[in-house]
Amino acid sequence: MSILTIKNLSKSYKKQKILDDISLTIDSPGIWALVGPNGVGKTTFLNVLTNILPADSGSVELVGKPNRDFRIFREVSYLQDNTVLFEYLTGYDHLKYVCDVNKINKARIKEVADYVGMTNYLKKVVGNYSLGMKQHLLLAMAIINKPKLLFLDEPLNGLDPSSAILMRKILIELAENGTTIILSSHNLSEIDRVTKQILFLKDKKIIQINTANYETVYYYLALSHSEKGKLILSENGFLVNEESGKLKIQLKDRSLSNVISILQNHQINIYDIEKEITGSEKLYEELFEL
Ligand SMILES: Nc1ncnc2c1ncn2[C@@H]1O[C@H](COP(=O)(O)OP(=O)(O)OP(=O)(O)O)[C@@H](O)[C@H]1O
Repeated sequence: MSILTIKNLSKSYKKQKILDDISLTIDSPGIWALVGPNGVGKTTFLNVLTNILPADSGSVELVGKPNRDFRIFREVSYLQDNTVLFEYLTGYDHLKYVCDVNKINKARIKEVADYVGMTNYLKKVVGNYSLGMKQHLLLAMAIINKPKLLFLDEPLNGLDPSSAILMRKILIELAENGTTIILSSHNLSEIDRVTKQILFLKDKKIIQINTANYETVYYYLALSHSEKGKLILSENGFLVNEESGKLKIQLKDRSLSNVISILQNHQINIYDIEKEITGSEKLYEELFEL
């Protein structure tokens, strides 16, 4: 069974066409990032897929059922922006409501609150929540039903680094346990950390690309003698830049152990090594002609 099947989907606001005859099938668990510039139509796309907005033409099936069938929300979730929350209700009230509507055992409330790290403020009213706390609640509401298919619109908005790390861990864990995730985000480095599968929205169409062929590996090194290290590595043919007091090195056909031994031979100590893999940013630049 396919998890998501889109056939000839189109959507306009009055005369402005946003989605034009899009067809797409996704039939395995994993994370797909939905990427495109501001105003290109990502939220519209997610709203049409979940039938919050009616399509002009075409069809969408989620977990094997037409998206018009409200029962799909027992197996499908959509994390929208925080305007869907009620300021005068508590986090608990919101989660209880989702449980009631979808016939979920209330024992899941405590379980999911612990999982997303919101137990301390579960009983507080949402009006007193920070932006990040609201994101935690939205995530809890979205995963309380253990969805097979999960749509997330900008879930990283307002999250501090530790919450963003937790969000990443949760998404990866869900995908590993069989959930298909469609994640709209502008944060390309965060995307590169969770997936290589990207759905670019461009010119009203979806372009599906695997970023693996566009990957570049960088290492950030904190050294005892940064200037000297930069000079020596450049002389040895490495591409080296300085960023925030660290050396940023791009490795092509040479290994990190090569770099380490060159530095050690010149009595330069390495205090810290951090790895970064980028893929989607390069693709984004090419696709959107930056
Ligand atoms: N209800 C609406 N009525 C008319 N036009 C709308 C409506 N909602 C969105 N639009 C327009 O449709 C286009 C796509 O908007 P949408 O919010 O889907 O883009 P987006 O890619 O999610 O943007 P962002 O990255 O800024 O969140 C924009 O030009 C927007 O102004």
